[in-house]
Amino acid sequence: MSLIFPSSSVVPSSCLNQLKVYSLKSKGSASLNPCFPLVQYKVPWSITQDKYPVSKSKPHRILTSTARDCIRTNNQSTEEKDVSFDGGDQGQEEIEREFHDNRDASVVTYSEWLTQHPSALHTFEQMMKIAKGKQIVVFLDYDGTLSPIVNDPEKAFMTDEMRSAVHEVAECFPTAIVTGRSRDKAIEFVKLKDLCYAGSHGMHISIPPGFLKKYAELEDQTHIADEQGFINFYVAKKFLCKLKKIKEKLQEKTRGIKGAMVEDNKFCISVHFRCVDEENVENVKKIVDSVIKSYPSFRAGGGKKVMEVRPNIEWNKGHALDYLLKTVFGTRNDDVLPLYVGDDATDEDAFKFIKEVGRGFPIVVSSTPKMTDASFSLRDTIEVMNFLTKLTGWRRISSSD
Ligand SMILES: O=P(O)(O)OC[C@H]1O[C@H](O[C@H]2O[C@H](CO)[C@@H](O)[C@H](O)[C@H]2O)[C@H](O)[C@@H](O)[C@@H]1O
Repeated sequence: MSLIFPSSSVVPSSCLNQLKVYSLKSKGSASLNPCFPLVQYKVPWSITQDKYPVSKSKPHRILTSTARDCIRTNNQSTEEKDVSFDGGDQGQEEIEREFHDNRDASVVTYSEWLTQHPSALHTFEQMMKIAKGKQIVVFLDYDGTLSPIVNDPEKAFMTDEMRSAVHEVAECFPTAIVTGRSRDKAIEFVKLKDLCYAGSHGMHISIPPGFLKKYAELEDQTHIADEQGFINFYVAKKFLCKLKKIKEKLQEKTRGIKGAMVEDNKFCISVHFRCVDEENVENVKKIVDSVIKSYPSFRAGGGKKVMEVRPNIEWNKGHALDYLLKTVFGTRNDDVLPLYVGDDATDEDAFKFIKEVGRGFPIVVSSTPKMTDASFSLRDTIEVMNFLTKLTGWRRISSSD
């Protein structure tokens, strides 16, 4: 039996922990037949049914996919069986470690991947050649980009060095933080007022009034700043009431699961399972699925050891970039180059947007090969900081030319 993975199902390997196979008809070994070559990273995988191995191959191709919704067998049936990749609840780090331990001639190594997604530090000069005489607009994701991933989301602090690098960037370029966190939480962590914030995956956009004078050509200048000093744009206010109910249900149902944590991001809710025992991770996911079943106007998506519930509207980080460029940073000008740095699945929407615009610099933060729409890469938050510092240095030199 072969499993067909439609190309639309391909997402970064960070989603592996959600991998589930639908409609496995028999227990025989499944020969995987990926129809999208880019998903083929050779790493160990196995399929299990009711915890018993159905097929195991080490090393073999691992298929990166949001398989929950879209992996189908040939007959396109969607009936779900209790079958999952053994990567299912395996830690991302673990998978990545195995990935590195299983290199052979056909393994996509980090250095091979780098040829497709060159380091933004190493290609800096070429990038800046393109940018010369143009206006770079900087968009920065928060978790995993400005602050390292840690177990406790409340403690994902950025360093003072990073803060000062971001501050300097914001002095040189129009800058926005684009994050899944609530706008307020993002401000609390970043502690900078001279930039825009797009919180809740872009559903709450805050602009310092100074920006409107500096960059925008908004017809409507009558907006009033909030208590934090920002002018706000909301796209999902009408969902707040239901989100509150969903949050309460999620809190109540996950209360008994050690390590599970529900985070209120105002226009979306994160259910964290980074600290949940492996055998309970599936329960957390099932709880999220069962709660949103009663709320068809909401959907759940995945990130790094997190399930995120959000309104089922067509709005993502890419739309936030579009909005900011149109209303604040003046995208009507072809000389505006969006530069986006991010590490997670939701950042892919921003990368896609930049690709569609056809100009700019989508930069993924990753220390391992992964599927991405980004054109450039940085290894980790340290490299992000070095890149930002380089960027401001370049700007200062080039404007004194
Ligand atoms: O868009 P982002 O700024 O990248 O936010 C995405 C989610 O990031 C946070 O969760 C992630 O970071 C945590 C702290 O390092 C980590 O514990 C968690 O496992 C990660 O998924 C944040 O807590 C979520 O609410 C954001 O949606």
